Amino acid sequence: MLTIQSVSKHYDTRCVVDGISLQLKRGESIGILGPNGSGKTTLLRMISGELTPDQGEIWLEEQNLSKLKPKARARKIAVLAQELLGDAPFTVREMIEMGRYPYLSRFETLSDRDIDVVDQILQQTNLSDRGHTRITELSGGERQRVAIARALVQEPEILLLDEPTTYLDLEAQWSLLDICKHWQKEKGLTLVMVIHDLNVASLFCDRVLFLQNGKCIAEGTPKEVISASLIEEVYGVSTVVIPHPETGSPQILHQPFMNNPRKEHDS
Ligand SMILES: Nc1ncnc2c1ncn2[C@@H]1O[C@H](COP(=O)(O)OP(=O)(O)OP(=O)(O)O)[C@@H](O)[C@H]1O
Repeated sequence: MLTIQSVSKHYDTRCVVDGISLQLKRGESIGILGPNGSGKTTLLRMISGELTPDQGEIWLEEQNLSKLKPKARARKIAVLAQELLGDAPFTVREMIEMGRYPYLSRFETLSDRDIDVVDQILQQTNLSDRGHTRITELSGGERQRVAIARALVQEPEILLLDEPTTYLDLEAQWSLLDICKHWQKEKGLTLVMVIHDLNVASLFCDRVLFLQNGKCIAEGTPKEVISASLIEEVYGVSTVVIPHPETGSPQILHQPFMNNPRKEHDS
């Protein structure tokens, strides 16, 4: 459904995303992984249409993403980012209702169907009793739930998530990922997630893509790709990788500090 063809992005003369190609199928989840500064967010921002590639193209089915108008794009692609909530004192319900704007023409108000969608999503994200609370009064975990509700109310085909679990406690992390998984399975939502936690990525994502210096250096299922040698190559850290006892997905254990000298100490 989404085809990324050899996209590159430069800042000044520096190439930060370098010839990435990727095909995304409906209803799959893909994790974009790699060290700080490797180009993950830049790639995600090109997929969202926020940034235009300097080279290469992104196709959403038969349509070139760069030719889609913002409203049409927002009916297909939603972005989960807490920053998008801003600091204005809107209530939770008002903020989520704004996610329906791609379905409204100018001066049109919400239809019964729009209100139904908002109500359902408030319920699914456990926010029904917070509808009248101002978003400025919420905790980080609650704000993240509002951000996911606001993204899902767009009824997108693709949801882009940039480090969605950062700053969340374990329960909040898994409830957010659970909501995403539910939509992936029930509605065929395609998920593209930038994430640093390799263990979560391995359990959650159908496929992972590792970036290093803007280039794709490995891509495939977590079982195919995640290994101690790859982690050593990408992050310069020595780890032990073991299969998860229930799913067999690779899980990473860190070496005790004494056994894990940083790479430059090796030479
Ligand atoms: N607007 C910008 N102007 C100049 N350079 C930028 C800009 N945005 C990003 N960069 C640079 O591009 C490179 C890739 O940045 P990007 O944010 O895509 O990396 P990332 O892999 O998401 O990093 P992190 O894991 O730290 O969030 C970095 O070196 C960054 O400094």
